[in-house]
Amino acid sequence: MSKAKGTNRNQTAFFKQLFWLNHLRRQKMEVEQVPDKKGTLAPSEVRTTWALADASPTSLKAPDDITNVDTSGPSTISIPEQSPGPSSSSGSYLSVSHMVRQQSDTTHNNRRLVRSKAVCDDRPATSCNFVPDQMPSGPTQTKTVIQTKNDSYIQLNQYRLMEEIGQGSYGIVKLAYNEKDRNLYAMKVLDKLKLVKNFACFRPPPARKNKAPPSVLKNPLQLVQREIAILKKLAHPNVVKLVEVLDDPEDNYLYMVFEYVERRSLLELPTDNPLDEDTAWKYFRDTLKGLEYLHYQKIVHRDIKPSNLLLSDTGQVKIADFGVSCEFEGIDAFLTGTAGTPAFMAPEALREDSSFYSGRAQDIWSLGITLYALVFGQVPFSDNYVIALHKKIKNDAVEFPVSPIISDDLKSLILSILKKDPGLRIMLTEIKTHPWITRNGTVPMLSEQENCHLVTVTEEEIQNSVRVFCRLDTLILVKAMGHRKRFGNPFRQQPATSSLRIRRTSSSIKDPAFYSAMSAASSAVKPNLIPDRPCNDSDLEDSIETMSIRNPQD
Ligand SMILES: Nc1ncnc2c1ncn2[C@@H]1O[C@H](COP(=O)(O)OP(=O)(O)OP(=O)(O)O)[C@@H](O)[C@H]1O
Repeated sequence: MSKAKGTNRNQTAFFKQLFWLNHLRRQKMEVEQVPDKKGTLAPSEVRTTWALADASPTSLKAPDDITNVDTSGPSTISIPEQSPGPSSSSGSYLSVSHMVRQQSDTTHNNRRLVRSKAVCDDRPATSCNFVPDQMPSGPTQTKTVIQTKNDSYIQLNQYRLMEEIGQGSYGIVKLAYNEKDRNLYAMKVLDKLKLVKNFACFRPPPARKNKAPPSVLKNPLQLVQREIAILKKLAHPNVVKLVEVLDDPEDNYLYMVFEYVERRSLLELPTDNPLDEDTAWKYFRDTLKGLEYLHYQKIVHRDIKPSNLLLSDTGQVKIADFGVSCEFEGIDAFLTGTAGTPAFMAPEALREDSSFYSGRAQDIWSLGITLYALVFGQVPFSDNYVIALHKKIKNDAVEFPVSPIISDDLKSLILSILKKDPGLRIMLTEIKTHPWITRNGTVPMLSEQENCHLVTVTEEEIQNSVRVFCRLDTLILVKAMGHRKRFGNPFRQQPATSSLRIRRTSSSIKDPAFYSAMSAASSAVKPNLIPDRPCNDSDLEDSIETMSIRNPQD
């Protein structure tokens, strides 16, 4: 019996190997070698001088909470000085916190003090919606940035800059208040000159015989442009949304405006307070959905880790930071070189022979390290020296700390993800059906179809649909049908014992019962509407606005 099981396992492994190999052969080999931007990380001492005290999560929710207004808010945009820092080349010394690329160690304290005059000045008497729920379908590209200063804040076009909320390798992230829609956004401020200057620190590796051809290194500015191009395509509840890019050729800075994800990073590593298994389960499922969507959109993230998973106020995880991501053609990205965070890199990415490895399998490995880190508060492989770390990742077995105690199902999932051989590693579709993920089949995940085929409606499509359906009742009916993915009349009253005859008599959309059911079902129909009259433009706009197509996961 166990022999049969073993043979079975070997066969599966063989077919997986074959699967990856086949792809390697079939694909047009697209070499993607990205300089390890982590190599430019400033040492932690430099970074901590930039650390800003943080606010408690509750203080981030609403402007009404802002009681202490400090008018000494930021008056200049300050970008941290970044030294080239330790490179990830052989033997360089890295602190453990660099290995897992900590965010600056910001502790919750007095961010609310710096927060804002900017908001309060503009605060309407009643409400101020901080959750950008009406995102445009794609980010706006703005070529002119008008900067104005007043006593308490800097303003860039409609955005009032507030306190710093994070730091990345290439710039800082500031909270920004949009006076047009009165929402908060996270604005990544990048110094273009510094990006290009830092590029001088990168040296392309020398060409080696019989090895994968060295690719053209992209400079950091190009990497940012690629990040923008990738983000433009994405619209998923578990992926952070890029709303606008301010890139004035006259301005030394480039600004990327993202939806503001209130609770920010899921976890900072290492921590003595990891997540309990239930919470990790919820967040991990969200991350899986986001990653499935990315792979479906032919994007490998390459830097999945807890600090790149942001947590919204509603407890939804959003994948962020596409700085080293890349798009691929065909069914997988075939990568060489290292990019991403050392402790999260897959063993195959660390091979010395520069051979190609699968981008999807790399993301899955990082997902496994992330899952481990969520429940244990630390990564399974760590070392102060890059070479030693690489060795551990490649050779050491995964060990589980004595505490906290985790379930056997979770252990089995972690072990199947952290298989050194990418051919034996569990695949995303298999993770989705793993007993720990589905709680033994009782909580299945959405199918790829449901998760990835999200309905997106462009302005143009809305306009066109308005022209096609000139009657309000027809429009509403068709929209409702589309929403339910059924052709039947969703507003028809169906008694439990409905016969064909009853159905026929109530099938007319002019049936008064239809309208009463409809108005109960949807607030889109104004009470004083006369449904039978041809509708005018404003009726249609109202109905579309309030009946916006919802994401099935919301
Ligand atoms: N949309 C957002 N909403 C809220 N906070 C954010 C948002 N984007 C980034 N942050 C905060 O800013 C920090 C820095 O983000 P950023 O993406 O610039 O860099 P990073 O992921 O830390 O590093 P790197 O760019 O070096 O990979 C994040 O860790 C997070 O705390």
